[in-house]
Amino acid sequence: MNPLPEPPLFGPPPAGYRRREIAPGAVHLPGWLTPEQQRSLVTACRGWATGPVPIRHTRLPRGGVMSVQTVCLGWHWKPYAYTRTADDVNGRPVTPFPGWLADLGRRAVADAYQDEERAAGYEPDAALVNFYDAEARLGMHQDKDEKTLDPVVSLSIGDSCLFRLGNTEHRNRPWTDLTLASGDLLVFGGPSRLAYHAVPKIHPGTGDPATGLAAGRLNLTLRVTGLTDPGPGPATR
Ligand SMILES: O=C(O)CCC(=O)C(=O)O
Ligand SMILES: [Fe+2]
Repeated sequence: MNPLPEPPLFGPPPAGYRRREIAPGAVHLPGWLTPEQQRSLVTACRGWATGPVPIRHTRLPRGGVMSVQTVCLGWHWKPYAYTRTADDVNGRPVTPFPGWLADLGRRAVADAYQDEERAAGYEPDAALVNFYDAEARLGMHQDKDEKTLDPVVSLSIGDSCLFRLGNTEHRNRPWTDLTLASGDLLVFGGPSRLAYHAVPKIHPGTGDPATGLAAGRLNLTLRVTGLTDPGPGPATR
């Protein structure tokens, strides 16, 4: 089932949206998602959160549990690999990656880089949908479990957060702090694709309940895994 209205809801972004290059290859477009798109995405995320693989706090291999809650589309991310089934949750196949979300990702790349050709070749096949309550945090990390260096498209809805974009070498300074608010798009690719990044703080009460999210923050990151399913194997008779 496709819980989202089809285009024209996913038409052009609000007129006069701004672009700001945070670092080479990292572009922030505040308010890129219209209020309608934000509402539609919240509705879609509610559906995905119920399963077949329910949203959960990811367990880390060393025993920790992430404060962020995550549900995946296309490929299931379990630290630190992608699989088609959620073997650390309930073993069920991951929710398919919807075509309309890939279309939205291509529009995001087009607008961030002002490059239609680059956007046309962008084929995201995995998304991590993260929910942050007021206390949730995400530590400095790289998105490096993908086999390609295609850009990551990040969409934020609900409460604002402090987002920290670091360097590609290590978790420490230099970094750039910015606020990601509801409707913001951030694309990080090119020289920033493997930059460390973090969400050190959520700003509770800053979201507009009209999005359908009364509290907390949603973030979707679209990625190109570069993975393919294993074939059926040698024919048997
Ligand atoms: O919530 C965010 O803005 C970033 C999420 C993130 O870095 C991730 O899911 O890998
Ligand atoms: Fe990340």
